[in-house]
Amino acid sequence: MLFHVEMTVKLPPSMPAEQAAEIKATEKAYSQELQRSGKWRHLWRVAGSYSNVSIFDVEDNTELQELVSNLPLFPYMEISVKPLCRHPSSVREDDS
Ligand SMILES: O=C(O)CC1=CCC(=O)O1
Repeated sequence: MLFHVEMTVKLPPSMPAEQAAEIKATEKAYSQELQRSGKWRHLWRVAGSYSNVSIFDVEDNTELQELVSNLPLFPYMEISVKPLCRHPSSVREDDS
């Protein structure tokens, strides 16, 4: 199942810079592992913001919840999820 996920990062201004850098580095490693596995298909920065738009390809809602809630930045993000299905006019056979 494909999901459109928008994440907006809201780190508390009081968080020490070293702690923020450590969480971001752990987040990067975790997200890159998921991207390589094919579960996190796309990761785009929303220009001009500290938000991303992502496409996840997972088994079901439960797997999405598990992956997203394990993100190191999860406690510091607002997240919205939209389920996707194939558009009948799409010319991309593999939905890439
Ligand atoms: O910077 C972000 O948008 C949050 C994030 C998701 C994956 C990652 O590496 O950073």
